[in-house]
Amino acid sequence: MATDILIVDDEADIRDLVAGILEDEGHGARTAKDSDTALAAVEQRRPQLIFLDIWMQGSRLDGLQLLDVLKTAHPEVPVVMISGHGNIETAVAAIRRGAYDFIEKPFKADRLVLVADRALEASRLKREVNELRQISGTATRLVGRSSAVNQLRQVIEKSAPTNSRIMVAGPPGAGKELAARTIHQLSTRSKGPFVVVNAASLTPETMEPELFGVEGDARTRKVGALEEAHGGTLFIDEVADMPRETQGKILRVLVDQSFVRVGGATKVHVDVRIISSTARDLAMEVADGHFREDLLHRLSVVPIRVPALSERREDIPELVEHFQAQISQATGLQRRIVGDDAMAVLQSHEWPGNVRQLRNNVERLMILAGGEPEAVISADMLPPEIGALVPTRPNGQGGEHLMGLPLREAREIFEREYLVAQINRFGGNISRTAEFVGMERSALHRKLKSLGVGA
Ligand SMILES: Nc1ncnc2c1ncn2[C@@H]1O[C@H](COP(=O)(O)OP(=O)(O)OP(=O)(O)O)[C@@H](O)[C@H]1O
Repeated sequence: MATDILIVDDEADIRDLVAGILEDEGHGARTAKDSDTALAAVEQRRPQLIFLDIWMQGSRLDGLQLLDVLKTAHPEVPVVMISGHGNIETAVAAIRRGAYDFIEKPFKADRLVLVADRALEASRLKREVNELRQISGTATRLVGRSSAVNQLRQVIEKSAPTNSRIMVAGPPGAGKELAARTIHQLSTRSKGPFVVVNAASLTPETMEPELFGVEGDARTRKVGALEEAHGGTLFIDEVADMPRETQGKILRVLVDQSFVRVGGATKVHVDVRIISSTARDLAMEVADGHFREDLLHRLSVVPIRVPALSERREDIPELVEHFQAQISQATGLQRRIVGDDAMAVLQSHEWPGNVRQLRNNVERLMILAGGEPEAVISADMLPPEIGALVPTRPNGQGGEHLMGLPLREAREIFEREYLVAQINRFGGNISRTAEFVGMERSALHRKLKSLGVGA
């Protein structure tokens, strides 16, 4: 994807010169001769960088006034001023008003290219920092060595470099967004933005302004997620929650890569790869008439499934380590040793909230372990609901994971989950657990040992 750079100058020679130099470097360049044409060009599509002449003859707004308008409406787009010989002071004033840098006429091609590259790099870094802030605490590394995660990794690696639209399915908190981010990072668009829209958190009224943006004056104008994602990836989380009317509009975007802002009339062309996610069965949503079948086909060119944490329990110790390192770095909390008993409970729990729930529990355990340098996390520090078989099941019934297993194996798993749940219920107190389940304390110990639960 070529970068989109706008050059605003009243002199045709300068416009062509700057555009030519930038195009030779592989950038895309558009030009405008005055403030109104420039604003129209920005309206049509937001560029990634603007070169702006300070003095423009026959322009409604001069360079500095236009800079103010641009910085109010699109503060994230870097602006480099083109200054005539002798108005360095104005150029410096422009920097104080938000310009990124300036070049002085007559300029050398090298200097122009250098400034453009620096401005683009600075804005990319700024965007990355913002993204990292937004997702602070989320990893961008897919942890796990289970065959389920290895398979996922393979599909991601194969599909990332293509431009295909991808549908990531999987239960809540299992890592769908992380999978989408990984795809973006491994794609040719990795230098472009990764923009997230969560359809579940938006109402039908807020959804379209969020996606398509709003046409208006400098105060009411809003850049939508599609435009924001130009040159990069748009991740639509919980796509099944998108109202049917918006589904039709998105379908049109997919067909001709353009859309119209809310309250606007002109078409905005964008180059965006769409990755969507769903925790629901979309085929069912289609059958129920909630989701358009044609849209599903177009969004799901490559379907990817992220497994539930309970399908890859062997990854839990590594995930716990990974989250401890991450949390410790972000908060300064000390890393802890997780005792075998606690790890056994963590590995046998169902985790309806999947990896996110595990991460939250690791954080909680690190806090609870307190300031003791030697503190080891033991099973009795786990919250009562961890390990409890029945109440944590989303449908309140449980036991589905035992279906299809031979009786002996199912009984063993069930006993382990049941006993761990009871131990947790009694805060790790073995005597009270033994009393409750009707066993001698020593018999319970032996039983737990035979089930591989350290107690
Ligand atoms: N394999 C993994 N390795 C490391 N971290 C992971 C992994 N899977 C998930 N996570 C972390 O777990 C948390 C939840 O993941 P994510 O937000 O990607 O899930 P999701 O399926 O998109 O959730 P939701 O259904 O709520 O949208 C994040 O902090 C993410 O970084």
